[in-house]
Amino acid sequence: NTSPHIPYIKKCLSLAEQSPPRPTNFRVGAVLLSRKDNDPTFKDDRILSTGYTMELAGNTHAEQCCFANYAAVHKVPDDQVGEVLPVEPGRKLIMYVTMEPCGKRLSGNVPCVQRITRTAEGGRQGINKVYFGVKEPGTFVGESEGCQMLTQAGIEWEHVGGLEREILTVAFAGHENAEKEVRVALGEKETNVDDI
Ligand SMILES: Nc1nc(=O)c(N)c(NC[C@H](O)[C@H](O)[C@H](O)COP(=O)(O)O)[nH]1
Ligand SMILES: [Zn+2]
Repeated sequence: NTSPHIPYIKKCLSLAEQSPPRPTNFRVGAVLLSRKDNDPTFKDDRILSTGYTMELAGNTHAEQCCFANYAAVHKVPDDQVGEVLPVEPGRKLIMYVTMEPCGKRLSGNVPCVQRITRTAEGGRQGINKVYFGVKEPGTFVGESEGCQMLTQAGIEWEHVGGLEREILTVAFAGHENAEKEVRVALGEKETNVDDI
């Protein structure tokens, strides 16, 4: 009996596989949906948008594309996506991502945690919870802060285990020594430096 979140993480993984491999980021997939409260089988879920890394022009992240795609359909600029996300009593906005949303980006672009928290501005419900399949590996920003930043913003998050190897293999595909980076990321705690 697998967790009911697994099919959504798998959907995000198939999105991530469409991302062009690059050594300078991770290939990630994201799904935004509306979920009815107290609906344990998720049968009333409504998919609102999807996105994957570099789906849209420029150095774009999966979560960023997911929001931008929704904003485009509703004819508002990306930074006003919060205005057009549905606010429905008895339903919550949920995001699934293969990887923990970024709290910092080497490029200096707006991190996805900030894009997520902004959806709750102006007294709107915004994103209620984020589910992800792996924590961000230390490759670019060291110890990831996405989760703490979500907590600080009052947004729940949960790691859905079970697909780490698949998610990391896709994420690292464009990197120089991808297999080694996956092994390190999987065993991050046990692997000591001189093994890398
Ligand atoms: N959650 C997440 N979704 C993505 O689509 C993606 N590419 C990353 N990647 C996180 C990583 O920390 C950044 O990719 C590097 O920090 C480089 O920063 P840029 O991507 O160039 O802004 N993380
Ligand atoms: Zn990001």
